[in-house]
Amino acid sequence: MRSTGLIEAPLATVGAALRHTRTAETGLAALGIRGRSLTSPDSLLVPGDELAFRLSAFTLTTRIVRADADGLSSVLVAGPLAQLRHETVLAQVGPRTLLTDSVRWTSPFGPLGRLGDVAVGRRLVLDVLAARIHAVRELAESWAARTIVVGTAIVHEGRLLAQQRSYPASHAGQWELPGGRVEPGEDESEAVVRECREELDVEVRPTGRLGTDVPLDNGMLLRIHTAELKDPAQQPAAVEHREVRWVSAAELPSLDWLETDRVLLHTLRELLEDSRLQGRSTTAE
Ligand SMILES: Nc1nc2c([nH]c(=O)n2[C@H]2C[C@H](O)[C@@H](COP(=O)(O)OP(=O)(O)OP(=O)(O)O)O2)c(=O)[nH]1
Repeated sequence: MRSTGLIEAPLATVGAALRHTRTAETGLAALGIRGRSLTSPDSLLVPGDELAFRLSAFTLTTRIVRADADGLSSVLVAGPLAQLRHETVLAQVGPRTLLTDSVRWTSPFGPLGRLGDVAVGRRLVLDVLAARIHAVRELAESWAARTIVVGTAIVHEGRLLAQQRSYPASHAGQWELPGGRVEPGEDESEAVVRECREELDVEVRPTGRLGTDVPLDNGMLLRIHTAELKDPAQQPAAVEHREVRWVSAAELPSLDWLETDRVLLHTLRELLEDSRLQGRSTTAE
């Protein structure tokens, strides 16, 4: 079963709204369905996170299997169905984002269950998808005008450049990506280049976008770009930070990342794995 909706926000922002636990927890309340994230509340879902949905006596538990820039997928873990797979795919259409939901499920009751699917299940699924798109739209459109903080993923020889904050005291010692606020009159790529020059004393070439946005507590939106060193032999320096380090995929989870960046780790790991598979880095040859 399919359902679509057009949202007035960039793809990365819609991706963040789709991943936000608030969408699952409150989005279906009008239908009498109580959603609950079984992992950290009020944050972005990552693969492996589980959600429980209660409707009268039934509880259905699903697990996120994919949460990246162009969509979210989940599968059934437990509940009154034999199988369930829900896939949401996002596509940028000019300044808007097209969201396409597809849900496939198998009833455990054979032909009788299939009759029930037609009579009750399909109507309910359509209502659920409409309510969810409404919740995603509200959240994404409310974030769309936020100030953007760019984070930069620079990969060289299968390692990602991370930097360790030296201030404020509450975040000193924690790791983040190079970057910062986009200044008035600047576009995001220009901010990437300027921030890398200021923070690392290197020249970079922006190469694209990565993952979903991450809403920050300070009212801004973190958006990740990829970039390559113009001169791969040039060593980035810790100009304002305590330390900069090239980190492998295996080392990623062991660093004490800012809480906001933790929800990006699976995306950063994939970026590193892809760069290794392709046998090349995102640095210039
Ligand atoms: N650069 C960067 N900032 C991040 C990341 N994750 C994250 O939550 N942030 C937050 C920290 C800051 O509140 C904000 C960055 O904005 P900023 O660069 O203007 O602020 P700042 O506190 O680092 O520096 P400043 O204003 O003193 O120059 O985004 C990240 O990976 N990279």
